[in-house]
Amino acid sequence: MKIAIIYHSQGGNTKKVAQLIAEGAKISEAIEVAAMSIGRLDEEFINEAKAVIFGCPTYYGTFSWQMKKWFDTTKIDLEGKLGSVFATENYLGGGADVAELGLIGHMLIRGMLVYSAGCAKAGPITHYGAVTIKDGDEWQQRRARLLGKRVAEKAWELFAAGQ
Ligand SMILES: Cc1cc2nc3c(=O)[nH]c(=O)nc-3n(C[C@H](O)[C@H](O)[C@H](O)COP(=O)(O)O)c2cc1C
Repeated sequence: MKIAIIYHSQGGNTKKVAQLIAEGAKISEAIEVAAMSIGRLDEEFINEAKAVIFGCPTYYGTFSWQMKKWFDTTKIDLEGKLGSVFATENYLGGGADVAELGLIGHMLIRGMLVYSAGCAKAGPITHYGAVTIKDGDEWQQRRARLLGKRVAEKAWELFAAGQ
């Protein structure tokens, strides 16, 4: 089963977090994870992926315009895929939650199934998704890995278990 992580990153923070999420999502040999920037997408991999996790920096309190442009213009079919989100910001309260909700809106419109585990599992809570200040302190990075793991477990349960 394939899991794609699609991110926009100008300065490298979001790319680093994408890699942490990828580490967390690699829960077994049967799962292939690829993190890719919106400028260098492997469309075949995304088409085959059962889950897609999106991430970007917070710009002016919401998700980056580059990510918005990507969602507004992509022809990639995301329907029925499990989706989740992460966002980076410079300051606590800088708008990463709003950025994530904006991404989630696009994902719903594309017909994705949105999941983060939220507070349904024993802590730490993954809430709307993973948030880090820049590329995160140790705790934030742990949460990012955990989001990847939780999404991979849910995707396996939905799409692969028992097949
Ligand atoms: C145009 C612009 C607007 C930004 N606006 C915010 C903001 O509103 N809140 C915030 O906390 N950080 C803001 N930042 C900081 C970035 O969200 C943060 O540094 C992020 O981790 C950058 O990700 P990257 O290194 O992957 O590009 C802004 C950065 C830029 C370039």
